[in-house]
Amino acid sequence: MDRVVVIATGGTIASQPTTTGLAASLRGKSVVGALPPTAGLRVDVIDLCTVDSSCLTVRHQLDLLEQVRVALADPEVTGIVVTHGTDTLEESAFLLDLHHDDPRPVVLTGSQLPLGHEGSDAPRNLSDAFLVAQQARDLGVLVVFNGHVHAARGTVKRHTLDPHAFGDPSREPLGRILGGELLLRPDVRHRGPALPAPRGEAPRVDIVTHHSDGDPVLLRASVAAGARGIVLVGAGTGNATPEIAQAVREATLAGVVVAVTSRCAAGPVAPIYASGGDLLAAGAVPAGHLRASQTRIALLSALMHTDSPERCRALLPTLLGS
Ligand SMILES: NC(=O)C[C@H](N)C(=O)O
Repeated sequence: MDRVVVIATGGTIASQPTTTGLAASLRGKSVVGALPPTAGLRVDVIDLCTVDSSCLTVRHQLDLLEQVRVALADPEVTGIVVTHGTDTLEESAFLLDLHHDDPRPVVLTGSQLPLGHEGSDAPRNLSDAFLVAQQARDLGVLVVFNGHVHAARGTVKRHTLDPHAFGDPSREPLGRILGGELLLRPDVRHRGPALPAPRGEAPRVDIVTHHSDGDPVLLRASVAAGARGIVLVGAGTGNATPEIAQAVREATLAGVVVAVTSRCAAGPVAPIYASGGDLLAAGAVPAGHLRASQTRIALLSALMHTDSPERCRALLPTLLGS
């Protein structure tokens, strides 16, 4: 018999109406109980938290990582399903993926409409997630949503409301679920790095976005607030002003690791303009194809892996895939 462990964290899939809007309130058993039992499948449910994912903290995410590690320590477990709010799902998924070293999958899913709401996408997403948790192997951490299977790396929430909410703006999905069948692209394999379980307190890692007329005030404020890492969201190919490049240089000299990504929806950081090259010359690490939310997770993971800014900077390209 297959055995899937569900780790419930909240999100719309666990939400009910309140006077000010939807709020996560259902426990994992009620979420999973919305599906009819599947023959030959045992489901165990762990309630990690019941929050809207916009309110998730790094502590929740590290607890999730630990729960996954504990669940996978049981060889009888076939796979894991994490029910999660969509707002920050891409962050938790990538944190898990950067530490995942097991052929069995961890599948994150959620919904855009609550369970019980007319036309809710929750039942389908959940049953698809179970199917993938039972069948996928060597694919790392996956996001299953609206009939599509996505690699955690690179996948972001692309639409605030549409049920087709997730995708990698630079890559095709790994596969689809059609008529209850998992159809994967041939030759897809998880090749990400697997960091050891992080220890200790998570450092502060901020995201600062550049825009026209932008100045280095927020970047310097982040350093002053004690950030050990900063994700600079540059314009276009990863560009900003000479004043910001100067602030990046100062931050780097102060031992803060800066990574630079782009405000654009898709495409890599590419230092083809001096306004981007200056940032790299000042010490910033280019984030490849990753967007700000996952660049921050890579930076956070690297900083939890080593205390040394130099070693962190050397490790980052592997984690970023750049
Ligand atoms: N669709 C959702 O799950 C959105 C919700 N705000 C959450 O992230 O928890």
